[in-house]
Amino acid sequence: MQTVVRDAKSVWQECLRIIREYVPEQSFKTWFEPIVPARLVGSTLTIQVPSEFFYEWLEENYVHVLRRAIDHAIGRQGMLEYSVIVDRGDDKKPPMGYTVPNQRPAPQNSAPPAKKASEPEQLRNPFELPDLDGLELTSYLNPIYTFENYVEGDFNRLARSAGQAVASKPGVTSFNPLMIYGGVGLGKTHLAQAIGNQIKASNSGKFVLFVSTEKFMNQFVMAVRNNSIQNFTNFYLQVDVLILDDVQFLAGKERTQETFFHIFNHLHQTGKQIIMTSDRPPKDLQGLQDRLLSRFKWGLSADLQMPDLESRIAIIMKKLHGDGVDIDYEVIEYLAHSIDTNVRELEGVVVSLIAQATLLRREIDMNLARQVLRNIVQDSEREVTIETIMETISQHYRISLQDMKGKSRKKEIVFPRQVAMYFAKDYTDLSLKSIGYHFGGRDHSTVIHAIQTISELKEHNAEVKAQLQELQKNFGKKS
Ligand SMILES: Nc1ncnc2c1ncn2[C@@H]1O[C@H](COP(=O)(O)OP(=O)(O)OP(=O)(O)O)[C@@H](O)[C@H]1O
Repeated sequence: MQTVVRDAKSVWQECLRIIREYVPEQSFKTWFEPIVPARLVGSTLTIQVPSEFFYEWLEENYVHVLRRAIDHAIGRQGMLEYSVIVDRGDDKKPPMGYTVPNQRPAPQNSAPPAKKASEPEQLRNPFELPDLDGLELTSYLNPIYTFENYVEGDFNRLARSAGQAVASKPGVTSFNPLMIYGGVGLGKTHLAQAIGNQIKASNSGKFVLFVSTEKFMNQFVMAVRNNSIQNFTNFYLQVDVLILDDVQFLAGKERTQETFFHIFNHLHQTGKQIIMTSDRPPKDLQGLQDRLLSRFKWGLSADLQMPDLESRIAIIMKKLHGDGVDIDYEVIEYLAHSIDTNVRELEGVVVSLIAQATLLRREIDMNLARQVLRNIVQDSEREVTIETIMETISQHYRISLQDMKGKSRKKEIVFPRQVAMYFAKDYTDLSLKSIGYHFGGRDHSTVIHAIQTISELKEHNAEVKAQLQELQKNFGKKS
């Protein structure tokens, strides 16, 4: 097919022309511009890529595009070879890979990025990102979260045991990545931190990094702004154990996901441990790219449930014990029966109870416990409670509270009900389940649907947006 004698450069130019049609601008810049055409021998084009990782990335993500480009520029007999510039300075030719589409690259056995594990301080903020809040990147771990003070029960047994396995053999078990998921305040962060702390305690040389997804995203945005994405990525590639908290926030953030995917692959392939937390299981993580989700499933996903009564009792006792306080079992049982939202609230009540007893110089007994629980309800009423929201919204739309909680599916009832659910989610800490409960025992998926419906209307319907803004004035600033 090729009658004209051509050189590597012109063939590669032709390839790039095709590739450009299929690949977003940014990816093109990142992954194709650095490639140097090395030689063309017969129908085989050799391209030089900056690293083995780079080669793997191309193989994994752009194999079809490359095949198409080669078909076009050389013909179906065309072959592509890579020449990898490795740190040692010599060339390495991995086997032709693009003829095996979707093949997962073999674990990398060439030198991973240079890192001296025994000198974690050298790893601090190697990229000059202004968003580090003066914190050392190595110390996002909070030593108060340990396995010792993490109560085990049926509600968290799998996650806790998997966490312990990972903590004793990071990167070695098949729980990589380990995904811990569950509702608000159920102990995801505590468990993820406990794993990190234990690894740190037994492997002081390991670079364990706990970072919230929000922080990760902010750092990424800064890196984009400062033109230092490579530094940002390089920094994360040095981590031995990466703990990313609340990955659901990656939803819809395409570029951050792309970079995280890159980091994830590299860490995973080099036997580094990845731990993530999320407020929902991977299958429900909408807005995350399929290729990320499929990788999340490589390891283990373990959920945390609402603790059962016995576990709530154990958590209260642990908390009291930690604070050196001893109270009647009757009171503990009463508290465990009264609070069934999440562990954070349970702890909050215990803390208030101890504080009250100290302030009033009183014994902790049933009376004080009742009083504290009442006060907590009153306190929160001064803020925004689900009741105030439901009342305000029903008055505004002139429907009764019974209708708000009732079964009617009439539009004039459903809409205010959905608005109230939307504000309840926004202004209270209640779980979706509890919100559903207050609206006549509805399912949490109904609440999600309501929130989504109203959020979408807010985006696209100016009238609804104005109504929501008006209503919001009743609730003031969010706490
Ligand atoms: N099993 C447990 N034993 C003892 N304390 C726990 C347990 N689970 C959670 N806690 C405590 O409850 C509080 C809330 O836990 P944590 O912050 O880990 O929840 P979370 O699931 O990460 O919440 P969010 O979804 O809001 O991020 C923390 O103070 C934590 O120490």
